[in-house]
Amino acid sequence: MNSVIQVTDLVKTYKNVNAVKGINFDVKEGEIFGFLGPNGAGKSTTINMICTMLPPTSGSVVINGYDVHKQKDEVRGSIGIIFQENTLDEKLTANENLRLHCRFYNVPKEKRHSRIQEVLQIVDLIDVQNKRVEEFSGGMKRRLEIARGLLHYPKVLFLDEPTVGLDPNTRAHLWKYILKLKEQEGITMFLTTHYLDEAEVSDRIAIMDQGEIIAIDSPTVLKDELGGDLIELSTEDNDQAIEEIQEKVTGADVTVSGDTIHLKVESSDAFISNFIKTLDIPITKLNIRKPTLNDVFLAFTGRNIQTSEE
Ligand SMILES: Nc1ncnc2c1ncn2[C@@H]1O[C@H](COP(=O)(O)OP(=O)(O)OP(=O)(O)O)[C@@H](O)[C@H]1O
Repeated sequence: MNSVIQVTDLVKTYKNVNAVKGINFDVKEGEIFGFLGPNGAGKSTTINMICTMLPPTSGSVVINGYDVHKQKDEVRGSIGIIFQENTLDEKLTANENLRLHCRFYNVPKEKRHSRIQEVLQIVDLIDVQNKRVEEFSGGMKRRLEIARGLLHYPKVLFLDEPTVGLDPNTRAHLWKYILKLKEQEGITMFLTTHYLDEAEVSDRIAIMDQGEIIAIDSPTVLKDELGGDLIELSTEDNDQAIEEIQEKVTGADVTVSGDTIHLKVESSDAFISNFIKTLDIPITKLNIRKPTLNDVFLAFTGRNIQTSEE
């Protein structure tokens, strides 16, 4: 598969903050590429450099064969950006907002009407196109922003926290449209999110922390690399339980957080029945699960992505 974005040795240093410390990655044509990391990891700085909005301190970014530093206009013409903030004109109708954008992007006059109807169709807003945006729900506004981002047929769509602030139902609905776009239009998506379930949708994920990319692969591979199952348990006396585990149990990595003992094992099926028989201390809580992306982040950084996000 061809690369649509190539990032090489990209660095951004603000006065005394090394926000992005020489990162390298490729985004392949047609994939959903997720960018995941806690606040301050350097995600926005990276995206802003990729989208030509911020000059890098050093390094290069090439999108669709265009250099973001030397060929800004060509890059801008081949990408669509959906920002976190609502940037629609609320006093205008949906159709008027799209017309305005067509003018900004120099969509030829004779093509404007059909393009607008086409993108409204994709996000199911045809019937409300003559309503003012101020009457729209949060989800409808996001859909309209996506439609607007598609007007000039971008090769790559940047979605910065596309569902932030939306209720779970609307989030799920919006995702339906995003996935439809990938299927029908083959558009490459570059996504930042701090919702782990959304990051799971990505074909590949880059996990960023403190200005560096610490892992990059498909969600499945990242989780599989952690291996096996995770067992979480509490007992009537955790100190004694840990002593017993260390004495009698093999084949498990043991860590403790709060009142929970975590065991990482190759296969819980083979492990659990023997384990329960071995332990003398009564177990008060037991949970077995597969690794999540948060576990991946924890394994790389020693921190929870969710708690460092909040
Ligand atoms: N204009 C600026 N001047 C100085 N430091 C900055 C500037 N913008 C960002 N930083 C710093 O650079 C680092 C990376 O910030 P950035 O906004 O890229 O992170 P992020 O991963 O996008 O976080 P968030 O999820 O909160 O948007 C942080 O330490 C931040 O404080």
